[in-house]
Amino acid sequence: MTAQILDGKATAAAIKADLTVRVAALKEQGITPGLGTLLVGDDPGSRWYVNGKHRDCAEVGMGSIQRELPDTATQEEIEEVVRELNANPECTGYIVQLPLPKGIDTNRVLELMDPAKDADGLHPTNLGRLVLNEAAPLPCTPQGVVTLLRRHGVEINGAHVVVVGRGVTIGRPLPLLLTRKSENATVTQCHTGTRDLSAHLREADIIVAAAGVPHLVEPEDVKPGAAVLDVGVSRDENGKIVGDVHPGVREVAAWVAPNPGGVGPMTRAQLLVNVVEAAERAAASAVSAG
Ligand SMILES: Nc1nc(=O)c2c([nH]1)NC[C@@H]1CN(c3ccc(C(=O)N[C@@H](CCC(=O)O)C(=O)O)cc3)C=[N+]21
Repeated sequence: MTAQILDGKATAAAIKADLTVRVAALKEQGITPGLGTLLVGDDPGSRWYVNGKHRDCAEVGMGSIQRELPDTATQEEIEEVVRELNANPECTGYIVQLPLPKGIDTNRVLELMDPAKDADGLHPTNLGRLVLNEAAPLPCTPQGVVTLLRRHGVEINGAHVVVVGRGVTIGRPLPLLLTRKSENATVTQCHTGTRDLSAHLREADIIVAAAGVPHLVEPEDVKPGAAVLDVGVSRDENGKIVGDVHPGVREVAAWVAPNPGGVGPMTRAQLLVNVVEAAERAAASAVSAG
């Protein structure tokens, strides 16, 4: 038996179709959600990603605001653009594309962002709200994982999820999402300090591999019938994406989120969701204050 595909491309398209309707409704109330991006330097991968964001915005009817600085930009110049985006009424949410050039204090830049405009859900205030179960923009890739599972009917409630990785964008926030009462999973977090990774993986109903180690998860690590989501991005000598999950896993698992075509498109869709939801929150509070 070959695993069924957790199809991130199709799911992201369905989310964007839903957002198109919500954006149109906001526009009727006189609000046009607009996504801003700040790209520092000219890394081709980062540029490709940022351009994709602006295409997504056009697709759902959102505005988009593009800011760029050379890789020689100073801390002060970057912070100046952040202040401008905070004040810009056309920009209702934005991201600072990471990584920033060497020598820049990234956390200082991110803390300067208006948390109400944080499209990534990674501002310290919003990560705090997640811990406190308060409404906030959610970290895009972790919430993309949850949505991808839900939309394919994979049972999260009561499942044992093994998350491999402890990075700030995925590994650290994902267990916070999965252990909310609304998801109700039991989570084991593994990382480079884990003694017997295979033993943990073999217990998992759901594996989320976000370590950035090519083919870290092998077929013999996977319980038959498990769901395996590949979030790792490494590149081979030809620049082709190599995920954290060995292709042979497809013969053991019941569900596989491939890479590309799995969680990546969900990350982009969630970015749009965050901007639209922030605009909807602002609209609702304007009505109740009105
Ligand atoms: N502030 C900030 N927020 C981010 O969310 C952020 C960031 N910085 N820096 C870089 C990473 C990377 N990232 C990706 C998202 C989607 C795809 C994606 O849609 N990938 C497609 C195509 C991949 C390909 O063919 O190259 C797929 O997986 O199918 C890829 C990469 C977001 N990041």
